[in-house]
Amino acid sequence: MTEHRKGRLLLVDDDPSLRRLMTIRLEGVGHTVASVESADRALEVLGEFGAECVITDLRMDGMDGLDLLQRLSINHPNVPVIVITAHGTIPDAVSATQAGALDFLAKPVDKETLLARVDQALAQGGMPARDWDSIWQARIVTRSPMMRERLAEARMVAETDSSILITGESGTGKEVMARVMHEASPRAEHSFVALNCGAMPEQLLESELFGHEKGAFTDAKSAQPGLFRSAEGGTIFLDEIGDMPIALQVKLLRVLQEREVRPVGGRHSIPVDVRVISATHRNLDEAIAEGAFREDLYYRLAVVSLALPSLAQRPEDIAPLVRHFLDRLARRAGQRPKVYAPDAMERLTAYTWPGNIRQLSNVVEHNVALTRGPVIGRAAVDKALAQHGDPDASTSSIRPLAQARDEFVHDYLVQLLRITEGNVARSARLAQRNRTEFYKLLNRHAIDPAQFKH
Ligand SMILES: Nc1ncnc2c1ncn2[C@@H]1O[C@H](COP(=O)(O)OP(=O)(O)OP(=O)(O)O)[C@@H](O)[C@H]1O
Repeated sequence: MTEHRKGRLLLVDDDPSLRRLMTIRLEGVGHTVASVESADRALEVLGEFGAECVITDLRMDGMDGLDLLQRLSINHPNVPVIVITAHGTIPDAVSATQAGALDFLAKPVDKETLLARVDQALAQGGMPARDWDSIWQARIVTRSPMMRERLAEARMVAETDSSILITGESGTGKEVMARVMHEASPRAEHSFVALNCGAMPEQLLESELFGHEKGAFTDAKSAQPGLFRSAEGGTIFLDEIGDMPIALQVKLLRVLQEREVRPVGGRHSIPVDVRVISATHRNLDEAIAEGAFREDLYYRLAVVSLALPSLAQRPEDIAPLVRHFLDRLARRAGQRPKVYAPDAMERLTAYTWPGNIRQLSNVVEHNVALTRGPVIGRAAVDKALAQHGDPDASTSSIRPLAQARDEFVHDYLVQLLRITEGNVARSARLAQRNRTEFYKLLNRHAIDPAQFKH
């Protein structure tokens, strides 16, 4: 028998005897099954249960299987859905497939077919939820639904070799996400090598990336393999890719196309097997329009793009992150964790965190270092914020143009979606943008239109 993956399956059917029978069959081969009687109930339990595949009847009282499919394709696009119906007609199959069903089964469902289709669906859905959860939870603290969505997307592609571009403001956790994806990939046994492409001059960057031969330039006393070759079999993380000099972008594009590098001063190219994850806080669309970033390289790097929300977009993460940093600092110092006074905590949670999680971590560290007692007060927070870049604390409320524009666009999109109750087509029309462009905008601002639906 071929090895099959055991998954967490959500079964939706209004016929209790069928649910019982299918549960027995699926549990019999090791899957964990939650079974519910309606589409509404399915939507309630799906996230909490951590379903990796949904198997649903098409005809049910209340919300039917098609409506459920539509809701799932918006809110949980990565969970594969298998549709079952007693009325296995062609039109049903067509509409179910159009609504995003991965597969379609007619009743009575044959046991072997059911198990085979579930195996296929799970194989498509990326790595098992439990392994994935333990990998990301070791590095990322979050309770934000937006972050959960990003993590679900990351899980789908972590195991592949696709190039990923992670976007998001500085300090939102782009590098952490890249590491998580590496650890969840078959490349985890090999190196994860990170380089900040904005931090060095062009020639140095080239030799860092691609290596150099002995004597290639004045300081080249010995040959160096470069980071691409050091990451052989693993992952290279190119941070601030938007700042890479244009001449080097051409060379990087060639490396990605040919899958080989030529060291500076070298005569031969050397094959490399490396997965590339890159990141930027810059708006690459603008950089492309300005001629500062090559469009062909962009498409190579952003086979999949992942937009991380800013901390201001997920204020529910502030308190758990604060506790996480307090615990971590206490562990390091071998002391009991300090706590924030209620008004100090209020100040932290109400603040907008332009420097995101890195700034939050700095502020907590500052507070812990300078507070003698077990409780950190409000005044200490104000002081730390003033020192760690608080635009409110320094009388000026002027933000950089790019930030102000971003905030405006974000608020504008939210307002549009409120008016149209999450209808993307209508919103795009009102904004006089085409749908693809509008979806891109929503993605960049990490806005989920489903949140505006009633
Ligand atoms: N969700 C999170 N939970 C716990 N720690 C986090 C989380 N996100 C980020 N951090 C921590 O915050 C700091 C900044 O994260 P990271 O370096 O990944 O951000 P970045 O987006 O890559 O920043 P930059 O764009 O400036 O390079 C790191 O110390 C990281 O460990």
